[in-house]
Amino acid sequence: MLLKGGQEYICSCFFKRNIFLKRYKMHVTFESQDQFQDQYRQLLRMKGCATEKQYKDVLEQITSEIERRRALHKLTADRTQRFKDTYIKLHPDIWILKEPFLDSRFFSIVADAQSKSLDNLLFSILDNSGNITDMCKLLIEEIENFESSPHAKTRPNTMNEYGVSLDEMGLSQGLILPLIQKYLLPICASLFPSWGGGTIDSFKAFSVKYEMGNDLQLATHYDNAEVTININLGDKYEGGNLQFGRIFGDEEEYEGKGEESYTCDHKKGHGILHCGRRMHSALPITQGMRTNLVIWMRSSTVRNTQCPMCLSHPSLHEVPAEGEGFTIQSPWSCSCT
Ligand SMILES: O=C(O)CCC(=O)C(=O)O
Ligand SMILES: [Fe+2]
Repeated sequence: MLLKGGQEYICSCFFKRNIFLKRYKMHVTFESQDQFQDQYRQLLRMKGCATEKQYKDVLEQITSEIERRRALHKLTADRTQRFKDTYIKLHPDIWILKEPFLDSRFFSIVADAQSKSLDNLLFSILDNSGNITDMCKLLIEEIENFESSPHAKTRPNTMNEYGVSLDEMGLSQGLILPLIQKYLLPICASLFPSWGGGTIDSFKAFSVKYEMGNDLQLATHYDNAEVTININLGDKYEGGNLQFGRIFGDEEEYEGKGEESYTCDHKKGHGILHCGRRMHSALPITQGMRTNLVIWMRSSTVRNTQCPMCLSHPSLHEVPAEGEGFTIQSPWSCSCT
């Protein structure tokens, strides 16, 4: 969702890149049968895709994923409108952001970010900010209520099968958008100036959910975001820590340092802010249910020159809903000097 509205775009690489093969825990690119065979047949064999039947299943899975992606944006636009017309809110009070939803310690971080530079930590943790403490329970209830409402929902991405899109649900406009505009923008600008933190102009908000019998963990990945905030909504689970590693594509930062990683214990109501391109995963839960609210924040200034998924100049494709934060700059917006 663009903070100031307007036409949404995705990069055409969405139709061929970053296809997640859950069974083999890998992301693949599919351009043609020949390219796929050359690039992945051997690797897939090593990961246990031994028989022709298993390989055929992989190809079928990819074909249906590409078809799903081609139909996705129209479907999402229709669903968003339908939920707008029919969804009965469980807690109407939480749909518009109010200051009491946020922890007072969070305001001082925002004030610090506005007045001086925050320390640029490895990945900065709003530790003890305790924001949204009372809100956590209400938010989980609202998300569960939405989840159990009639009509199909769009999953936030191919890796998370048990979350919902807050944008489709209708919760983003009044709650997430002002949270970003009023509070998160100065923090992102202060902490991630070189990653587009100062020019965030769109976002995608969704929940993720892990429980015994369903998804337990999330494989290592980086986000389609310049800056991500991940807010823990509940504490009734064991395990499930977040693990962070290197910045994808930043070999210089990493040279000679080996595969360092940092595991982070996430407390209820706390937000962890990290560079979208930092590799991360959610470790398996061993008990209970873990629900988090994730906001992928994007900067068109950064991504209009390089798509973070294909690392090329984006090839823009107009969509009726939920773009990826690319924009077409108006010819009138340049300044003459
Ligand atoms: O489970 C989590 O907290 C991580 C979620 C995440 O990284 C994502 O959805 O991009
Ligand atoms: Fe992520």
